[in-house]
Amino acid sequence: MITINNLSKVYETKKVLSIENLEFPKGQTIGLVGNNGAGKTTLFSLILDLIEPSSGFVSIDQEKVNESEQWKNKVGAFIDETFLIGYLTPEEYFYFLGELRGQSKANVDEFLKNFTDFFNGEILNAKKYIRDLSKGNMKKVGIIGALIGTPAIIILDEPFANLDPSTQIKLKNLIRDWSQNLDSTFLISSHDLAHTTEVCERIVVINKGELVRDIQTSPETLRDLEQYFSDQVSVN
Ligand SMILES: Nc1ncnc2c1ncn2[C@@H]1O[C@H](COP(=O)(O)OP(=O)(O)OP(=O)(O)O)[C@@H](O)[C@H]1O
Repeated sequence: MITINNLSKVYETKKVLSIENLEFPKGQTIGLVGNNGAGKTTLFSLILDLIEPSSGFVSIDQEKVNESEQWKNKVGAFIDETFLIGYLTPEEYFYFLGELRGQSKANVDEFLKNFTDFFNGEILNAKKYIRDLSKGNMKKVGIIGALIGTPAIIILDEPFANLDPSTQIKLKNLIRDWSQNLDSTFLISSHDLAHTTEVCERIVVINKGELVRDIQTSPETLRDLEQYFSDQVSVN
């Protein structure tokens, strides 16, 4: 379980995130939505201890993320290309992550067989460095890298962006499959309301750094969110 407690982040004098209390229980699939600059990546970066909070804390299974390292074994994440290592091939990168997460090369090879279809013949044995892959293929490497070792919590920042429509569908199936069969917790940010409401059982909306909606997904959610965001157009 991820717990957020009186968390804020201030840059210079600007408060870009302020969330009093928020919990993401084990096994939930949560979609984080909000306009550009709302604070989604900031929240992920705080959860992953990539930046220091200005106040408050994040804990994962009661461990404060900025005070221990244990939680790192439970979390796989892909936020952006800085998570990749450009001068490695995808295979080398996957083995590297496997080693960090206690997986042998053979384990990783076996695991990667599940994603032959997802990779669409362009990632493995392509004899290319990650830096030479297309944006979409880099994203595929990052997403699958986050899954190596089957972490309990998977955090993906805008995973659908840059993916072709077929891969977006494969990714939705993958998320559904992992959350149902492996009880994985997914925390996903996206600007695509349709994809998000389709795969996430809970939607959290952030606006200007503040939590404005926290809803269980229902058949009305997509329409409600579209209404919410079109209302924002008239507010701004
Ligand atoms: N290092 C930084 N210094 C100053 N301001 C920052 C820094 N990093 C982020 N911000 C600001 O924090 C706010 C939230 O940014 P964040 O990237 O979290 O938004 P987001 O919801 O992920 O946006 P997007 O949908 O555009 O990716 C923005 O106003 C951004 O300019």
